[in-house]
Amino acid sequence: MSTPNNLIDFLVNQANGVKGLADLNLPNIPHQYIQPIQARLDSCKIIPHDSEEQSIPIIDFTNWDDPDVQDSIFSAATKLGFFQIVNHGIPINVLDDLKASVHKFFELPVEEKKSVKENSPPEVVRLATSFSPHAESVLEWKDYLQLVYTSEEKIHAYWPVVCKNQALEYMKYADAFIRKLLKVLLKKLNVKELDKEREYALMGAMILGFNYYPACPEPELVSGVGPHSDISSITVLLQDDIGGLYVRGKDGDSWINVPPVNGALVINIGDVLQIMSNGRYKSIEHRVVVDGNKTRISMPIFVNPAPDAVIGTLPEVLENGEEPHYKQVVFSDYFNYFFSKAHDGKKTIEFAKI
Ligand SMILES: O=C(O)CCC(=O)C(=O)O
Ligand SMILES: [Fe+2]
Repeated sequence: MSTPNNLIDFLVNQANGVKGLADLNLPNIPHQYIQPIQARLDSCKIIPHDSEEQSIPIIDFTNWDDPDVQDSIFSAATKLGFFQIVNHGIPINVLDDLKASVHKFFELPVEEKKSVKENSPPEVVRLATSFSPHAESVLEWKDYLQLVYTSEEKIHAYWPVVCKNQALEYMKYADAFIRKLLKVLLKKLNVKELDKEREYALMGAMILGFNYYPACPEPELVSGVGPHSDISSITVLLQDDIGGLYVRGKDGDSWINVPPVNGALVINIGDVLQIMSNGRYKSIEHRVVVDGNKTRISMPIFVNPAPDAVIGTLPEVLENGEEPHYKQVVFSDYFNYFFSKAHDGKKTIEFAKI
């Protein structure tokens, strides 16, 4: 077997994705995936796991309205912008069923995935590979499915049957957890409640992503996801036990691993909450390294504003007379800008800076 002649056609139009490419068992990756040396993760830049100052905190959410728990969430959101939550209230079997259904989806025959790709309205279901293959100079070693958490009617009509019930069950539990977490984060910004208007601007359009990173014959040459910050208000991510997610360290030149913790959810602050909090909460860059032997999956919920919501710094944050660092932007403009280019670290937020 050799690399398909028209790689983009094979990956995108024929819906084989990088899973289809990995299944060819090529000894080397196509040159389109080879990252320039400066874009690869140098292992000497990885912070050791035992570093206390620079590790991702694990927070028990059982007593989520306890001030100490809320203080630790606030502290994590203002420092690394990343933390893990245990005892979030979502049963372990719901998480396990979701993971199994993600593998089932990507293992479907290619004709079925092609049909999902061609017959789904993009505002409900989107199957893609890499990140924005037409805008990137180097491809990312990842396939992904995005399920928009919209009306039950559209969900039942369009979410793929192999994963529909599992994804919906997960989202129902996750929705309740996300409201609690947003309440805590807002309270610390002097916002008393998550009223309808705030709900629209913080979680008006949630997207459940399925990320699929097949085992790669030359993992050190590729990127699963390049350095970027999320454009969401928050992202709630379930990862499997393979590992590969890294967060940029305080010095700007090191990377901190987010170790898999069984049953935990990884939370990170996205650009929208950085903007709303006028920079108190940090939307930190992160990236994904792929494995040489095993397929890794991860399932982010991008807790996004509604497309027409106007995002800006919250008046409650500016009560002390502080100047806003960001202008008001319509979320769909921010979203379209993000997807119009390759992953580019923290540059997206410049779009909203004053
Ligand atoms: O796979 C992961 O662990 C993270 C993926 C990610 O950063 C993203 O989808 O935005
Ligand atoms: Fe991300």
